[in-house]
Amino acid sequence: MARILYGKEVSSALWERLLPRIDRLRAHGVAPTLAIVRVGERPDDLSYERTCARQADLHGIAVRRFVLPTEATQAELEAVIDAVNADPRIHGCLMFRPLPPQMDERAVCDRLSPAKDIDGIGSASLAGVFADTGEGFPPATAQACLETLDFYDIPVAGKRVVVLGRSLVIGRPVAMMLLARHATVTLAHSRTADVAAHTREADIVVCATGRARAYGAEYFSPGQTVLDVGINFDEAGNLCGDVDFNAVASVLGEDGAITPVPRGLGGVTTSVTMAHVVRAAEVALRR
Ligand SMILES: Nc1nc(=O)c2c([nH]1)NC[C@@H]1CN(c3ccc(C(=O)N[C@@H](CCC(=O)O)C(=O)O)cc3)C=[N+]21
Repeated sequence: MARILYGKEVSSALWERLLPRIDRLRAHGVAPTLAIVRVGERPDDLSYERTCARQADLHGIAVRRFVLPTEATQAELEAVIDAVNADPRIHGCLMFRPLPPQMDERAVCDRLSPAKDIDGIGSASLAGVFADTGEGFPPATAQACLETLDFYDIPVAGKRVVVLGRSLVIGRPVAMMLLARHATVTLAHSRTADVAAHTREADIVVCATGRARAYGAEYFSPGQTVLDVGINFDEAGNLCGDVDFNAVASVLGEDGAITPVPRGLGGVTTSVTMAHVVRAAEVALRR
């Protein structure tokens, strides 16, 4: 049985460093504030929103929700983004993706002020990740993967990493961030031939395809580290990852490690998001 990498311990360490900074902001009369923009009622969005609201409440970060119906128009969503941009009491904005198909997602993402783009959805933040300039904010989920590896002392430099999935929300940015940390990165996707031949040879596998329990024992080998980014709901409505946890945890063996879903990377993603809000509030205070 592999070591289980729970998110809670990673988050607690992040919060510990964050709390004095939140106190300092509050002492200056600033309540660090996150705007959550949601279109529709996707279950993965609602799961994230619940975790954000709970964590923010516990730690003195304010949350303001902006909710639109699934059939909202692009103009209506743009009006919400404009209001968020214009409000000096809002420091960061988390807009859930994907957006419904009638929206031009790139245009909406690029409309958000880069200073408030705490989930790295805009082109300016993505450019920072690709060029490794440290500008803007990296997507929280991608950073959560690195925070988790670092917390559990799992080395990245020189290691073979396979990332499953090439989305702009996670696959591509996490690949670039791992590359910046000197990993040898392979991006595998729906058109990759013999995915398992790639994953079985890796030291670290990041699963980010959004396919419920799609990756079973045949994809993995003993001693690997598996980061399961998937937030899926099975037919029974239970939250599950991209990995078939029980089968894979036993293949990985005692030298292997795996993040569970729930109680894995989701909580780390949330605390990274809050850390970005605090940083955005600090920058706003200095201006
Ligand atoms: N721009 C954007 N960035 C995202 O990072 C993003 C997104 N859009 N759209 C939705 C998905 C989904 N997602 C989750 C993150 C944490 C939990 C999480 O913490 N879940 C708890 C369970 C909490 C519950 O369901 O009650 C856990 O895994 O333990 C869930 C879902 C981020 N996403």
